[in-house]
Amino acid sequence: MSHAWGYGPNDGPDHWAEGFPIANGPRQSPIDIVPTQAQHDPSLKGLKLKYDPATAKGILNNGHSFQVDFTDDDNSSTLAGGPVIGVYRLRQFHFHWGSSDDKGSEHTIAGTKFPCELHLVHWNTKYPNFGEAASKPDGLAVVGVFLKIGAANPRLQKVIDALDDIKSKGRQTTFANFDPKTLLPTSLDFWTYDGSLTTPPLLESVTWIVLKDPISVSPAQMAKFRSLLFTPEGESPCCMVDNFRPPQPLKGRKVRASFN
Ligand SMILES: N/C(=N\S(N)(=O)=O)N1CCCC1
Ligand SMILES: [Zn+2]
Repeated sequence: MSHAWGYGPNDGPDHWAEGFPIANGPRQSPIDIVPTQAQHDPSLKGLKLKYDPATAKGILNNGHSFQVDFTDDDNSSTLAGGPVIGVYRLRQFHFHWGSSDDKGSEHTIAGTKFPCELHLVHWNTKYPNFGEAASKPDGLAVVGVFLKIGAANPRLQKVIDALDDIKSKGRQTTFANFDPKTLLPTSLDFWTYDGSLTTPPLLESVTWIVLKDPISVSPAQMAKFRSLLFTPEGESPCCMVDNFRPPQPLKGRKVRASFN
């Protein structure tokens, strides 16, 4: 049975529960983060991010977003500390964005939407591989970073310059020597909560680590994101925009803050 999903009126987030009943589960993502309701947890450690640029492998239009993939056969690029126990390996990063600057992020801050959100996906090395980890409640850790409209961000430019080569679904190209740490804001202050993948299969295996501070992106850079296509070559083109899931019910979950 096909579980084809997307972000359109007939296959978008409102339909995902038809193929993925966990969509109505107890720990779904994203959520609206309400800072005044988050509890500062002084026991939270600082995030320890160690990324080796040599692990960057390729960039792919997967028909839902684009992702930069990393070799994850050793602990060259890892996340530790913060809310997680143990060592998590970087697998890929990708983005979600809107058709206009007033929407696009998946997480929101007291109802405020950002035009774009970056996700760096890591898996717990206590499990043998990403696929196994993705099915465990402590299997994945995703760092979320908001992008807000401002000056052009030179650290995004290498990613943006690669987009011309992956315009259509299924297109991929090499993407080497890139340090995703350059995409992060100066402060690594974060909110954290237990959640899920924000796309099917919506597995409830993600420890979310959402950074408080955004990075900048210019209108012209956002236009480049919006020039990508959901559709493969040869099909009538459909611009890749509004590839975000809206916030999901908190269902009693606590959001912790690493800062006061
Ligand atoms: N939905 C996802 N990541 S996300 N948006 O929850 O960070 N993924 C699906 C397969 C690999 C990552
Ligand atoms: Zn994502």
